This record gives sequence, C-alpha cells and structure tokens, in this order.
Amino acid sequence: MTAAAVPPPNPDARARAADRLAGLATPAGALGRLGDLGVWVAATQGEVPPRPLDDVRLVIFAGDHGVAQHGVSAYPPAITPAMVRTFVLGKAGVSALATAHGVHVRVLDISVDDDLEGVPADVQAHKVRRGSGAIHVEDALTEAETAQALAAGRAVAREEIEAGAQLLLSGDMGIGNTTPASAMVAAGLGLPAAEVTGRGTGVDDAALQHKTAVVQQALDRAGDRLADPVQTLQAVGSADLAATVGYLLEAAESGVPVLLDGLMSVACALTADRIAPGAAAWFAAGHRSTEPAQSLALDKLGLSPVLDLGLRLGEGSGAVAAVPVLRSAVALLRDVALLADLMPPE
Ligand SMILES: O=C(O)c1ccc[n+]([C@@H]2O[C@H](COP(=O)([O-])O)[C@@H](O)[C@H]2O)c1
Ligand SMILES: Cc1cc2nc[nH]c2cc1C
Repeated sequence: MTAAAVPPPNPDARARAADRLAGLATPAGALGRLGDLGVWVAATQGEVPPRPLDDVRLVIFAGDHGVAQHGVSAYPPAITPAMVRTFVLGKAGVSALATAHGVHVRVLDISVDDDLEGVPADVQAHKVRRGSGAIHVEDALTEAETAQALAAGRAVAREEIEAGAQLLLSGDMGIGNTTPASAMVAAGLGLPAAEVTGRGTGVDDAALQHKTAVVQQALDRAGDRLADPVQTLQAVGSADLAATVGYLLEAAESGVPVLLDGLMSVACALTADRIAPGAAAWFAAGHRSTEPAQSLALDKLGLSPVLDLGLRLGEGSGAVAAVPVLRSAVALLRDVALLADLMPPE
C-alpha cells in the first residue's frame, strides 16, 4: 500500500536562499554544511531568510516488542515502562538535552507491555496494544492495528503542528526495538540480516549472532510481503514504529520539516518514503548512530548526518543535540550582512 508522492520543499525559496547564501559576507562555501542546512530550512518554510526555529517539538513513541523476550537485547523489557515514567518526570538523557536546548518533549505509550498506572492519561491516549508480536515467529500487528497505529501517529503530528511546531523530531523508547527497526531497513533495502544487524544496547558477540539469526528468521517468515511498506510494518515492525511512520508522513505531507534521530527514527523515515515517495526531502538527519542499518538507510535516503558522536541512546537524543546546529544555520542566513552591501560598486 502506498500514498501519493510528496511535493518537495519550495524550489523557488530554495533558489533564493542559495543566492542569499552565496551573497553573504563570508567566503564562498565557507559555511559548509551550515549553509546547506540554512537553505534547506528556508525551502521547507518557503521563506528567505528563514524564520528562527522557536517552536521545536519532540515526540517519543514508546512500545515493547515480543522479540525482546528472546535474547536480542542487553536489557530486560521492564526498562521500557520505567523509562516512560522517567520521561514524564523529565529526568531521562533526552530530557536534559531538551531542557538545555528549549525543545518541547511529549512521550506516548503506543504499545508498552504495562498498564503504566498513575502516568497522565494523555500519555496513553493513543495506545494500540500491550506489546507487539515476536516478529520471528508471528506478525507484529494485525492489519487493523497497523492502520490504527499509522493513524495515531498522523493525529499526533497534526496536534503538534496545530500547537505551533516549526520543526518536529521523532524519538523512540523500547527494549528490543532495534530488532524490528533493522528488519524494516533490510526490507526497504533488500539486504540480508547480516548486513543490517547491530549491537543495539550493547549485546556481546554471541548475542549479536543470535540477534542476526532472529532478524533473518523474521525476514524469511515475511517473505514477499516485505515488498510492500505497510505490510512490512505489520509483519516485522511494531505499533510504536508504525505510529512513528504515520507521524513522519503527516509532517512531510503538511510541509513541516523533521529532524531525525537514530536507527528507529531513520528506519521509520525510510518506510515513510517507501509509502509516500519524496517524503525524505522534508527530513534532515540529526546524527549518525552506531547501528549499521541507520547509516545504510541514511545513504539510501540521500541524507548526511549533522553530528557523529558515537551516540546510541535513542529517545530522540541525537536529534535534540543537533537542534542548536540547525538554529545556527538559520541565524547565519538571517543575520549576516551581504558582501554587496559592504562593498558598494565604485
Ligand atoms: O537510536 C539508536 O540508534 C539506538 C541504538 C541502540 C539502542 N537504542 C535504544 O536502546 C533500546 C533498543 O536497544 P535493544 O538492544 O534493546 O534493541 C531502545 O530503547 C533505543 O532507544 C537506540
Ligand atoms: C537505561 C536505558 C535507557 C534508554 N533509553 C533508550 N533506550 C534505553 C535503554 C536503557 C537500558
């Protein structure tokens, strides 16, 4: 199942922003990637110079994965609900970064295998189910749950855009989630498990070998269905990852730029671009994760990460860490004099 192609960011604004960049009181090319990023933001806004990115919003999609009961992670599934509570308290790694950089954080329990009693009701407003299926032996979701999760992610993006988001970030939380995300990348790129599977939270060599076999088993079980991006989500994805795909699709179709995070965010971006070709033009890559599948998917999407810090936390942390760089790019395009104004023709 696919959707209509997504029109690219405004080509006229892109051209005008590139002209402005070329005319700044800096040597040609001296701003490097900061120049390119400023031009991209201007094109997504359709405005030159671009407006400051005052309203930046991260949504963390949380869920559990049946496969996490099968030796693919260095940590137990009980970490997932514990971390959801930590996001609510504002005490997670990403919370510290978001506070430092003025990024609004919202966490959603899409498919955590816990009732999360006592957390604010809005955290569970879009819950699809408790845990997704163990993908090496069963489908992650039913067809109806896949559609429900995609629609939930779309609704969340609409809510954030209506609340004023100028830039959206996607984050993830879920022990075991690098297994379905790796399978989604393998499906999108037509690669075997051995080329995409990484250590996630830090599994040892023996567990990495086992995890690779589990990913391959999931790919083999799904077979031809992997040719279809929505069936990929149903067979080897999960509810939280399907919701993330819906969120990214809605942002791109609404003309709101997105800063991507690590493997889960980028696997969902790849899947969104398979569903609606052209969506990736609305995405920038916040950072390079240590997961091989993330780099492979970024290459396929033509995206080059802003930061490369050896980060593999997830939660949206790499995207939030890149926000000041994007704001710097906007400031340069807005606030630097034009060389022609300094050197009037004689
Ligand atoms: O963002 C990444 O690329 C990334 C890489 C490795 C691990 N993680 C985080 O660690 C958890 C998944 O790792 P694992 O080993 O349980 O599959 C999940 O909560 C992710 O947010 C995230
Ligand atoms: C403590 C912890 C925090 C995390 N944040 C994202 N994934 C995580 C995995 C663990 C184990």
